[in-house]
Amino acid sequence: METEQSKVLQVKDLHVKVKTKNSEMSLVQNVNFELKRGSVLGLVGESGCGKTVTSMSILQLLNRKTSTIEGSITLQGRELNGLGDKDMRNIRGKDIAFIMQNPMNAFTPVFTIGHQFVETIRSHTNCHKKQAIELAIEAMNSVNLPDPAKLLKSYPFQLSGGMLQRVMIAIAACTHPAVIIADEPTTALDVKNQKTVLHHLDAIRSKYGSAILLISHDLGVISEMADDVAVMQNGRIVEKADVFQLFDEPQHEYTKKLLQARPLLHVNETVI
Ligand SMILES: Nc1ncnc2c1ncn2[C@@H]1O[C@H](COP(=O)(O)OP(=O)(O)OP(=O)(O)O)[C@@H](O)[C@H]1O
Repeated sequence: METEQSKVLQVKDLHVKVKTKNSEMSLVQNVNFELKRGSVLGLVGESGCGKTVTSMSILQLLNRKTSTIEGSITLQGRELNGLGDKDMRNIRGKDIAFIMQNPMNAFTPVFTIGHQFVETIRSHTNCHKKQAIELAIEAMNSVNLPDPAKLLKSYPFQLSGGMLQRVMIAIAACTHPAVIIADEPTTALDVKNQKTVLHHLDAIRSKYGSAILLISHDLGVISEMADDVAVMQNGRIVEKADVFQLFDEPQHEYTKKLLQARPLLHVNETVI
């Protein structure tokens, strides 16, 4: 049965505007959705429809001087919209993990992976440095990263995109976040790394009950991972349904077009 506790994150009447020279422009309007414990909501829509603006609003990472966020974003009952930077810094990384498309941007180039990993663990837990290193090595092992002790001494540029993506997931695994926002987590990866990353994300979901907001324009990834799907067009959610219903019986014209546009591999085509 669905209870209030099972709704980990609720977004109500989200409206995001950005200030232009002489007026304001709406980027996202009337967006409503919720994430349930241990489940995956896929957010799909073509480039520029407002998926990233939505996730940045949840994380309160939009520039406060140039944008306004109206509506309510509650994480386990706590209102995030308008929360101060210090409180949000505590929430980001611990309660909400963010896995982004270009993992290189998530790391500071001048610090080793180990320094950044251990600092993140220590800032959100009571671990000593030695315990944090042990936790980091264990988490890196669990996402099949080879020779974690050596990787901890490496700098971000020395790792591939797929490896950095897995380091981000390992960090998320250490903090047991209530919510993971994964914004195009596999777009920059080859097929093998895509599968690995999705597998590990799914493992965190099932082990810790994290709710995942999975943003992707890859409908194959969405159909494999999501329980429910929200379709966005021009800053609005035009259709929301469980994954089977959405793929089998799309209601909105835009959803139908999106589904028709996806590349299909016919069974009698030979894959070399
Ligand atoms: N800071 C900003 N100032 C002005 N416009 C912005 C700003 N950030 C985003 N936009 C605009 O808001 C719209 C939504 O952008 P957003 O990045 O959320 O799209 P998206 O759906 O995530 O696209 P993609 O799949 O390409 O990442 C776009 O038209 C974008 O140009």
